[in-house]
Amino acid sequence: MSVNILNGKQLAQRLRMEMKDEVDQLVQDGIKPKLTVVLVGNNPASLSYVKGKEKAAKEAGILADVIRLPDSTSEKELLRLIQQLNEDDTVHGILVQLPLPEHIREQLVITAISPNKDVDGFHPVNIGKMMTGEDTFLPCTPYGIMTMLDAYDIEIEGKHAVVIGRSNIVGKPVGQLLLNRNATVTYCHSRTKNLKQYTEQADILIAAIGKANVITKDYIKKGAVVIDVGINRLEDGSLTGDVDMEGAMEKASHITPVPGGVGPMTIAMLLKNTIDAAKGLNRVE
Ligand SMILES: Nc1nc(=O)c2c([nH]1)NC[C@@H]1CN(c3ccc(C(=O)N[C@@H](CCC(=O)O)C(=O)O)cc3)C=[N+]21
Repeated sequence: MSVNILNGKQLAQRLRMEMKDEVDQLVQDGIKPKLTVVLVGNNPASLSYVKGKEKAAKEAGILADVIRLPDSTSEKELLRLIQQLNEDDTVHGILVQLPLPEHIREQLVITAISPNKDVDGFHPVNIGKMMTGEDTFLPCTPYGIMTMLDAYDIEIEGKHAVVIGRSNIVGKPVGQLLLNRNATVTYCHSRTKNLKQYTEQADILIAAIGKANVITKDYIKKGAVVIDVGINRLEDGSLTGDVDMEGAMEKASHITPVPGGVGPMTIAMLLKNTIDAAKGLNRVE
């Protein structure tokens, strides 16, 4: 049987069109969804991601305001800006682009964002709600992965999901969401010994490592669903995932491409969270 390519780009495009109708309805009701993105410094990858978010938001009829601050911005100044945005009723979603410069404590900044406007789903309150399985803003990449699995009718319950990577923004939350859906979840990471012995048992393999093409076909069980979260830029400027796609296609039943897989879904889910925030969903306090 041949492999199915999970087309995140196409699915994200469809979702954005559906969201546009929802936004038009909200606007008729007098609510214009607005996302404010805060970008500190000029990390070239961040600049390019933020452009993508801005464009996608505008296409869906969502206001996207990008506040660009210099590298020299102090932690205090950033916290003050977040406080202002928290109090600004025209702003429904706040996203502080990561990574932040080293002199700023990321966790402090994330926690300063109102959980009601935390469209990244990174605030401890929202992480807690995710863990207990309540409705809340889910982190966009894990949410995008789950949406893609569902859109392609991939069964999760009872499957062995192996997550490689334990970042707060991808690895940890995607494992939790899979667990919430009754998968058996194994986490692997940079200190895991004999990675292959775990990955070759995976019905669903999530690669969120950040190293180009390290997951070769020997790591993959025949018939596995392979989700490649890696976005690695090669010297020639091209993008590639953590999975050696060509080899993996010989073993996998389903696989996400890079680009055009998880990345576009991440942005679509950011827009979904922003619309939900504008509707007043997931509020606490
Ligand atoms: N507070 C915060 N929230 C984030 O969600 C966040 C962040 N910080 N920091 C950086 C990462 C990375 N990220 C991506 C989103 C979309 C693509 C994406 O659309 N990728 C395209 C290719 C884009 C290209 O060509 O460069 C694709 O995979 O097809 C990539 C990366 C969000 N992040």
